[in-house]
Amino acid sequence: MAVYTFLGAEELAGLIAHYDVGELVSAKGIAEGVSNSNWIVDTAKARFILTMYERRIELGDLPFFLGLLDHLAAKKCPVPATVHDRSGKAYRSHDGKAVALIEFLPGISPAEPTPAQARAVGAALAQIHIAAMDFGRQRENDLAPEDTLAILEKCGADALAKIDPRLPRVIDMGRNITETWPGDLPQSVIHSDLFPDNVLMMGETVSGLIDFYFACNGAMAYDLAVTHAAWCFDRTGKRFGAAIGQALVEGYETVRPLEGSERQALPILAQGACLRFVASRAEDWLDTPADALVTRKDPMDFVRRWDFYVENADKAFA
Ligand SMILES: Nc1ncnc2c1ncn2[C@@H]1O[C@H](COP(=O)(O)OP(=O)(O)O)[C@@H](O)[C@H]1O
Ligand SMILES: N[C@@H](CCOP(=O)(O)O)C(=O)O
Repeated sequence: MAVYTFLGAEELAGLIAHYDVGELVSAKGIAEGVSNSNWIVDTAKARFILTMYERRIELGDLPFFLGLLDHLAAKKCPVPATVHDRSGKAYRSHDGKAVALIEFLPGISPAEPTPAQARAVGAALAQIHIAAMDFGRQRENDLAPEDTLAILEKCGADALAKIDPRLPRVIDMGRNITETWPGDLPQSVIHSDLFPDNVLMMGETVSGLIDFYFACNGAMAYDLAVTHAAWCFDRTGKRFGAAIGQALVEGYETVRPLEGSERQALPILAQGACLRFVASRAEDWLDTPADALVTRKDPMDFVRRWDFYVENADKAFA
């Protein structure tokens, strides 16, 4: 579930009246997502997404996230633009929480992506990397390998073992990664979380890249590695789809060819991506009561991917 806050009809209508989008016609909470509350809002003029920022997001980062959407949308990337209120603000405060109105994009997130879809996503990812190069704002990656290793160390081996007895060994695996992490790869603003559920597609065309709330400055090849880890396996990480991986990287290179150093770094970057998602999932798992209304994501899904990248560095990016 992802509606943490109840907003009554009159309250919603009052909120929407701050925008020049026509009168509120209907609003429906969206079940998908975990971090924010989202509603689909229809007005007399168009359809929008209303987002209320609930957890994880620092208010000070909103100008970066929402400004990035506007920057990329202006450059014709498939991302939703932010709707500014009548006074020009990208977000407002409502009852102590930040809210933003965002363009609604059509499409559905593929549950079992095809190589053709992966190719299109690779190309769209390269498109945003190039378009974001002259985005003026900066945001540091607070989930870099040393940060995510620190998350696992803070969880501690005993707590990790309670999630799954095979989990504590990732602490040592994470240390290996921080020691060998490549530091000088080409940079831009990166999405950092481009899972299939953050991509809207109409057939084989990308109609929307959404959920930029982990975006930051970083190595573009790392973003490609995150997307590879997110797209090229079945959900549990047990089965690797080589054709999807190949199509993803090929699609990326139709727009932005990789440098030799980036290509060479992909296997270790993919392991770093696994470290990042194992850590955030383990932390969330331990923080979320088993009976909470949010489905906990299993860190082991990314331990399996991680093992795959360690054992198949040659096959994973062939
Ligand atoms: N701009 C958009 N256009 C259409 N649907 C959207 C848009 N933004 C979000 N959604 C829908 O809302 C859901 C949750 O949004 P998301 O930003 O991923 O939330 P969370 O950050 O909580 O994971 C998405 O899965 C998608 O169905
Ligand atoms: N994609 C991450 C979790 C981030 O959640 P999101 O709903 O904000 O995309 C994972 O699968 O661990």
